[in-house]
Amino acid sequence: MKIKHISKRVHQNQILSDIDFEVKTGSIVGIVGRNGAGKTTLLRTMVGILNPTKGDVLIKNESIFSNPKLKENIIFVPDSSEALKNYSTKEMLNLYKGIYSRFDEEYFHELMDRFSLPEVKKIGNLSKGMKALFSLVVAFSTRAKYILLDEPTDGLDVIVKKRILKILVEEVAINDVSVIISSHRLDELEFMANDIVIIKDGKVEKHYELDSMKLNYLKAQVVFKEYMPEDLKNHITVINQTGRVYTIVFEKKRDELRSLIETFQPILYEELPISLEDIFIATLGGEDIVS
Ligand SMILES: Nc1ncnc2c1ncn2[C@@H]1O[C@H](COP(=O)(O)OP(=O)(O)OP(=O)(O)O)[C@@H](O)[C@H]1O
Repeated sequence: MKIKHISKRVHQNQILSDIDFEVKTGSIVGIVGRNGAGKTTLLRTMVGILNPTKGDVLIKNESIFSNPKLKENIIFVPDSSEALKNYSTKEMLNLYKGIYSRFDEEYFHELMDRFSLPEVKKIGNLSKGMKALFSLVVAFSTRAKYILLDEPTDGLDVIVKKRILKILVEEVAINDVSVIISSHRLDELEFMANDIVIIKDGKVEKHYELDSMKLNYLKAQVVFKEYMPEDLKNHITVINQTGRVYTIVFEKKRDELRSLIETFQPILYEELPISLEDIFIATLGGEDIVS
C-alpha cells in the first residue's frame, strides 16, 4: 500500500500535509504522534472514508478512490465501537459479509470460539474488552490484507491487551496481512512494529524501521562540573534533569556524540538503552520536557 503525498484540508484547517510512505506486505506499522497530530484523520483517509484534498492511496499501484473495489483489501477498526452497540453479533456478521466478498464465515466462528465470545443480541452488552476482541474478529474475518487499527488496546486490561497483541502478531505471521496501528502505547509498538511513522502537525516528522531507528539515536547520562554547557544543548535533547545529572538523547552516530561530549569534559558519561518513548520525547517533546 502506498500513501502518496496525501494532504487533507477541512474548511480552513490543514490537517494533513504531504504524507508519503509505504506499507510493506506482512509488516506492522506504528503511527505515533501527540494528541491532535492527525493520526485518526490519516487512517480514515487511508481506508477511503475521507477523500484527500490532494494525493492518493494506492494498492497494487491503483487508486482506492478511482477503483473502490480495492477497498475490500482494507478494514478500519475505529477506537470506539459505540456505533455498533445496538447491533447483534449476527447482524454485524451479515453486514460485513455483504460488504467484503472474501468474508470468511468459518474463520469468524473459529475466532469467536477461540476468544470465548458469545453471540449476543446487542453488542453494547459486551464488556469493553470483548467489544475490542469482537471488532478484531470481524476485521480478520473480512480477509482484508490491510488492517487499520485506531488505539486498539486503549482502556483494556492487561490480559485482554496481551491476547489482542498476540493475535495481531499471529495474523501478520500466518495470513500475511499488514497492520497499521495508531497508538499512544509506545511500549506495545516497540514490541511488535517493524516501522514507525512519527506524525507532527499533520506531517511525517520521521519514518524509520524500528531497528535502524535505534541505531540512529543515542541515550546517555552525563554529569558536568557545573551546569551543562549551552553549546552542547544545541546538539542534543535533554529528556530529564536531576540536579547536575542530565539524561540526553542525540540523533546521530554514537561516536559523534562521544567525541562531542568529550570536548566538554564531563565528570560522568554513561550510555543507556534507548526506547521508542525516549525517541518520541526527543522528537516531539520540544520545550515541554524539562521544566
Ligand atoms: N472534521 C473535522 N473538522 C475540523 N477539524 C478536524 C476534523 N477532524 C479532525 N480535525 C482536527 O484535525 C486535527 C487532527 O485530528 P486527529 O483526530 O486526526 O488527531 P489524532 O492524532 O488522531 O489525535 P488523538 O491522538 O488525540 O486521537 C485536530 O486538530 C482536530 O481537531
